[in-house]
Amino acid sequence: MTLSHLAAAIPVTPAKTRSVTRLMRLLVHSGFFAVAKVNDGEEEGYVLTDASQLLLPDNPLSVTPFLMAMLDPILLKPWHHVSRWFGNEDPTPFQTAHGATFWDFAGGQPGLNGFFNDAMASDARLVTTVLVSEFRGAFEGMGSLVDVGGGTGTVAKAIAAAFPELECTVLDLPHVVDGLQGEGNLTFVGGDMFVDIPAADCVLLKWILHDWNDEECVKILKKSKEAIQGREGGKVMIIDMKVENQKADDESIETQLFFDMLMMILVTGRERDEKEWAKLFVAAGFRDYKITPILGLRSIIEVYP
Ligand SMILES: C[S@@+](CC[C@H](N)C(=O)[O-])C[C@H]1O[C@@H](n2cnc3c(N)ncnc32)[C@H](O)[C@@H]1O
Repeated sequence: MTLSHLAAAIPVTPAKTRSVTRLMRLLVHSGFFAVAKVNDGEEEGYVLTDASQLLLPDNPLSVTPFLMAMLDPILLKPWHHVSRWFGNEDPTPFQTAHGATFWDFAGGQPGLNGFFNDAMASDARLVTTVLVSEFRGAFEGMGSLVDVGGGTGTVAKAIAAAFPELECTVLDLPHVVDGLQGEGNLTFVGGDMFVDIPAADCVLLKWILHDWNDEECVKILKKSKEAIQGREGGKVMIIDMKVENQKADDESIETQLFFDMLMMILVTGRERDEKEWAKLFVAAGFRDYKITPILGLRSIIEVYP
């Protein structure tokens, strides 16, 4: 795409052409576009990079809903309240900005509930591609799975389709699963994971524990342990970040630190390193765990009672 193509796609007045060039200079520097020869090498233009491919709305693995959610004014407002929050007793800057926890506020705001669930679904599509291809072995021999905090069911639907013998349940808050219909081997249940998790051979916790502080995580893990109690080969499968303390490149460290801040700003959680994960498992009474890295910074952690 040359600058004239860009100008044809987006209305740009002649006076703003230089501003577009300045913007593109930044986007090239930050890796969202690259400069290359286009039109059979006759002109110089802009081409998409791996990062910008993931932002195309028609890319099935597009992460645009996640990005747009993080840039929504409701989620940006708490960042402006960090200094007030440092001096008060609120659990999160989100609470200082909006007067409620993230989950309670989302329950009363269909707009936020909708775009947040879409954001989660976009990440879930990305992770699911790995889960049902490279990680198939982890589900073999299992008769049932409950996806705790499974949102609108993107992960569970893909697992249910890939493993027709596996009975899959999505547990999430009533305002998230209201009106969602399961079919075949997929069921939706409204409830509270701190109160009860339906019994299953495998409890899946994807992007759940990083939302909560250590005490809350131990409660969720204990409820998960109850759910798999007495099941032959029963396990808890966590998909979350494992922070690397050393050897990570600068961009990975920056991403981890930003995700950790996001958890501090919106919810009571944090990103954890292996020692911090292990401490939670011991506190909840688990015997062993195995960590498998996926998609760069994420890991699948299988935890055994
Ligand atoms: C960060 S999202 C992750 C969604 C999904 N697992 C994924 O990765 O795409 C956290 C989910 O936990 C759910 N949740 C929060 N509190 C809950 C509770 N007490 N019981 C059940 N689900 C809860 C939220 O509604 C939300 O869908």
